[in-house]
Amino acid sequence: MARKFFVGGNWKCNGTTEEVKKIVATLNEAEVPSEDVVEVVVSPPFVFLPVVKNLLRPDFQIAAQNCWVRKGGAFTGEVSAEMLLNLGIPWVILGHSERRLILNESNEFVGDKVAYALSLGLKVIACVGETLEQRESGSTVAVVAAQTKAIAERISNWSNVVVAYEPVWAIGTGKVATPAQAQEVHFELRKWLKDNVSAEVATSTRIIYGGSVNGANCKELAAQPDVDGFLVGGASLKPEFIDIIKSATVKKNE
Ligand SMILES: O=C(CO)COP(=O)(O)O
Repeated sequence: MARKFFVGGNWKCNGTTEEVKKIVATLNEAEVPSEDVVEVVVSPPFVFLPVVKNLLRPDFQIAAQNCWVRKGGAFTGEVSAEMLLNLGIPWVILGHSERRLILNESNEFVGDKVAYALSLGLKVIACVGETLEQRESGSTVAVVAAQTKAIAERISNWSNVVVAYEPVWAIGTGKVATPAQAQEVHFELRKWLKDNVSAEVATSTRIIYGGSVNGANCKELAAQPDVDGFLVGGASLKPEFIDIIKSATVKKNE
């Protein structure tokens, strides 16, 4: 079965209620390819999840940007997977590099989070990616493989997982990976899944790209055979997010 194109919008730590309502209004008015062609998931900060859920068109879905690693309880400042389910939020982004690097989330901790969220029925956008230093030292594939391995060791069912390859050097820098660079790592990740999980999981799991994706560069990236969509940061706050959603048709016309 073909992998359905996936476009996620990671709003990160941005927005006021007014701004969020404006973004949602723009999305709600947009004419985009049907749900059969593209899965669209937007990820507002926790505090805006209810307002976005109330206002967002029903063919778009919502993701939280993180959740606690196990069952909720005495963990001040955390938001549990149970709470996301209670709010009717189907998706969660886990292991974003901003959390791995700034908040010191280890591969094992991210793996535990992915396993716990999946066990409750949440769908997970699991992020992997190398720093500039790691790329320059030639360890890109080893780094993303280790990040993926820590997840693979803890889960047995990949059907609710989307892997987001987000090279750290391309995030928020305007320095997008070239289509060839993205394709190369996506190919290696898929090969890793084939060799270490199964051929079926490798064929069916979506691997999306993130890092300075915008309305101008999305089509060329989308045309790469192993690029199954995007996780968009900055541009997901702007109307050009709609152009990125529309790049799904590049696949359909193949
Ligand atoms: O981190 C990202 C998405 O999760 C990418 O961010 P930018 O699109 O702003 O580079």
